[in-house]
Amino acid sequence: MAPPQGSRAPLEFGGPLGAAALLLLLPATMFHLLLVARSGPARLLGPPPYLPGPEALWSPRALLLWLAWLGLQAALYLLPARKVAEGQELKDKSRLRYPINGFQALMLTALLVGLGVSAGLPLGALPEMLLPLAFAATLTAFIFSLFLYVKALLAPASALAPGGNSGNPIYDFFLGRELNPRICFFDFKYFCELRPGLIGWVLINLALLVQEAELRGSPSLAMWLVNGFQLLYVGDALWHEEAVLTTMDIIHDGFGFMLAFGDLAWVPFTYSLQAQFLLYHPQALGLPMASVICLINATGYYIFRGANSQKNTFRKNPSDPRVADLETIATATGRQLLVSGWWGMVRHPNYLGDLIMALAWSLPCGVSHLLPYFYLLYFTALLVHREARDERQCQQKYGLAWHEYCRRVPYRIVPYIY
Ligand SMILES: NC(=O)C1=CN([C@@H]2O[C@H](COP(=O)(O)OP(=O)(O)OC[C@H]3O[C@@H](n4cnc5c(N)ncnc54)[C@H](OP(=O)(O)O)[C@@H]3O)[C@@H](O)[C@H]2O)C=CC1
Ligand SMILES: CC(C)CCC[C@@H](C)[C@H]1CC=C2C3=C(CC[C@@]21C)[C@@]1(C)CC[C@H](O)C[C@@H]1CC3
Repeated sequence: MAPPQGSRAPLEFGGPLGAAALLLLLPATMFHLLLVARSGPARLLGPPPYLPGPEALWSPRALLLWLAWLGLQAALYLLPARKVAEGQELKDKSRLRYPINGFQALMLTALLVGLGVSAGLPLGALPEMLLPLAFAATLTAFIFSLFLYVKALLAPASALAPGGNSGNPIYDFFLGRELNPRICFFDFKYFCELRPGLIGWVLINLALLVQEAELRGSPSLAMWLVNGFQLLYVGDALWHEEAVLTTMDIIHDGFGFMLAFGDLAWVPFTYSLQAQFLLYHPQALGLPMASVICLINATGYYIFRGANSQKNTFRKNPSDPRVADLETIATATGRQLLVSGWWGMVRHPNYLGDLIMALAWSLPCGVSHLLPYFYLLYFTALLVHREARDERQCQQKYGLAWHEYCRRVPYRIVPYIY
């Protein structure tokens, strides 16, 4: 059994108490949102319209459907990949290998769903099952996190994450103990981060669009926009799948309840909130307003993609002609930091673009309700917290060079504001 490691790592998320609260609060918030989205007043801050009984949550059919979905995505993960990428160097100097076939999984899923629908699969019935499906996903996330916790007890010390090994079982269960839990080539964290949740999210959106068409004759312009924008976001993430290998989730955080629940339940069932809201609260959207919203989404995407691609290109090859002219700061690690281009504007230009897109996803839902803006509010909090965590890690990694970067680029996410 591996000894607890990283017991001196600073505790995050409010320590064991914070972790215990989040263990309950996150699923409760998700169910609250699901219930409120389908209620008439759709009040984000009010009490839930009713408390669902066990019969509304528990459905063996929904559980089977959910497990079949996980099985399908796992099978697609195991198909031959166009590329196998190497991850960052680990503590023991080794590098793990990851299949790059997420976009292929999205395309094959679309093909299978298309075939299923033409053979009579009632996709429009899916929105009626969201509550029991979310319950099945939550249950799976709890059981899976328990499995991950026990699996980490058998892992060598070198396989443990820097945080998540405090010795407090609740905290460690929440944060995750093992960095890259795997069985052979199957990497659980990498699989969950991009496949079942993200692809599930756009499938739920599509089912909501289909049900709206069945109810009202055709999908609304607002529903088309939300579906289109979010499909672009998910397609982009899977097309640039390799970039996820350098995120803090993969290289720093353990795999525990936070990410398992986040990836498997939170993403598909709360990120589809705008489309859920639109099904029950149709919004009239004129072409001029729709054009403005498209422009906002395009601006956000331009910044998001430009910033992410610039950094990824630079990290892969600093002499690449697309980034070779950019100004940089040398660091003691041998790596450089960009101080011009997107990364000279603010220290997290990609977060800025992501937040602008989040606004564009809510605007088609009008301004009569706060509920569709939940994603924007939650995401702002998530990115501010994430930026602070990344800042701490960069300070540790780059020391004085990071201070110099902060002096040269004083704003974190929004120029002249934050
Ligand atoms: N929709 C959602 O729920 C979420 C979306 N996201 C999105 O995912 C994407 C990835 O985000 P995330 O993993 O948080 O972080 P980033 O992609 O912003 O990566 C941060 C890392 O970039 C490197 N870096 C920072 N500054 C510079 C610089 N000036 N020059 C070169 N490298 C630099 C550092 O790592 P190093 O030096 O080691 O390379 C740092 O640790 C973002 O676009 C974000 O918006 C993230 C979380 C949730
Ligand atoms: C449940 C908690 C409140 C927190 C859960 C956080 C997770 C939902 C997110 C942590 C990092 C994520 C990333 C993405 C999706 C959300 C989670 C899993 C992306 C895959 C989204 C698309 C981007 O292009 C890349 C992102 C990487 C990080």
